[in-house]
Amino acid sequence: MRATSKPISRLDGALRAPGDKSCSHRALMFAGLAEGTSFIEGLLEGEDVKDTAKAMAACGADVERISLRRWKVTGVGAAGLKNPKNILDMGNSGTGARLMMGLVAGQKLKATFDGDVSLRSRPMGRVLDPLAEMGAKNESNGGKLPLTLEGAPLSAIEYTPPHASAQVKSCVMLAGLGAIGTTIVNEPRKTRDHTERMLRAFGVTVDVEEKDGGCRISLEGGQQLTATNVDIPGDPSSATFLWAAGLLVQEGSVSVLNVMENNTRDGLVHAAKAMGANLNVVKTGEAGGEVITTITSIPSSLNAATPELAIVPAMIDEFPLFGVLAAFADGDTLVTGAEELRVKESDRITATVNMLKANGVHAEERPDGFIVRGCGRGGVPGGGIVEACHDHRIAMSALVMGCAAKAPVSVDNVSAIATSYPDFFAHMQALGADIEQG
Ligand SMILES: O=C(O)C1=C[C@@H](OP(=O)(O)O)[C@@H](O)[C@H](O)C1
Ligand SMILES: C=C(OP(=O)(O)O)C(=O)O
Repeated sequence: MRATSKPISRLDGALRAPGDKSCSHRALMFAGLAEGTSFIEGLLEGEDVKDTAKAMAACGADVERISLRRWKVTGVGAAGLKNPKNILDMGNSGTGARLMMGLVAGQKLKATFDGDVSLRSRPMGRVLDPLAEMGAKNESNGGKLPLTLEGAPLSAIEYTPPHASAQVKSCVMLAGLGAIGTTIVNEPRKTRDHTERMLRAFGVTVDVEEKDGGCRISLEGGQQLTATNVDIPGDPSSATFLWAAGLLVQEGSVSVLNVMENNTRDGLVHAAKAMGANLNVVKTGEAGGEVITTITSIPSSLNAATPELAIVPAMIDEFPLFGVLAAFADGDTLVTGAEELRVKESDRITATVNMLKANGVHAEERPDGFIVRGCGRGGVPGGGIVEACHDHRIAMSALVMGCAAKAPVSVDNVSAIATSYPDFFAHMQALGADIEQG
């Protein structure tokens, strides 16, 4: 379905961020593996997470939705997960697919994985290679889905992922849970650490040594998870769309409540502040072992500023939206060190540049990033139709751009937004955005 976002002068209001997608996947997987019953509060009920819930149920966990965002999971414990009878369809989700592969290998299962046209185009060799080194077998379509993975008694490895990727790290750690010996992952640049934190909440000992912006994670095989209740904190990536829209319009104030503060996820807050964004972050409590904040944005004039290489992993999902902020800034912005964007739900370097160009903004691709010539506050022409390319973040970024451009911005197909932020339209409309679907 198509959607169009029309220019508006003000956005106002305070909204609660939806549950974090990364934490929601992990909560379902770890609860499904654990001994006992876990209650999960605030689960993100997006399509990606629902696909993980189905996959865990297919592997023997008892997964039940009790009420809105409240789920009960009774794990398999010592009995272990079982081979799924049918193909595990992971939909649009790289996280769901790659983390489930770690579980399947570590639990010595045999399973076939598939996904939608976007997921079928994404590289799986990055997880199949370390899993093969540990002893798992696979047959794949040239390193892509559909593929069949077969676990075996695994041996622990010490692994340095060639890409900064929390999915690869997590996959190796989850396989390591079922391996003989101590699995070690060395990360030259630290990526999101939700697996480390949440495994500890389920009673697993995970050692982390941080050094020079990177870290070394070690985990002994054979540890059992024990059920625990999990409170999912709000998603900082989803929250960015609301507060960024609040920065770009002329008037008002937007507050996003319940936003997880984690230094592996807050790159865009730093990048926007470096551009002169009037953003106020206030700590309000804790949930699921994470600090919770309220982020308030006030309309701001932005100046172009290149994000430092060190913060790229902490804003890896935010580059399409960062491209929109750069379009409204004064001056040219260069993004480098972000080659991972090429293998997300779409090639996000090409898709971001095309989104901007379709709306009259000068932008160019670089192998590992892009350049945007800023139009200044209120200067983005708009008027274009953006191809979402099965990518929720491209679709949402384009609709945020439409709120503050000179002419409406349309998106050809917004169905992917339901994978990560099913309440996006309701939330934007509650703030005063003029977005029409259909
Ligand atoms: O582990 C996770 O939950 C995620 C890791 C990141 O992917 P990569 O590991 O491919 O960088 C991120 O882009 C994705 O949205 C969620
Ligand atoms: C890259 C993303 O997700 P995934 O890799 O799980 O599909 C994302 O949500 O931006």
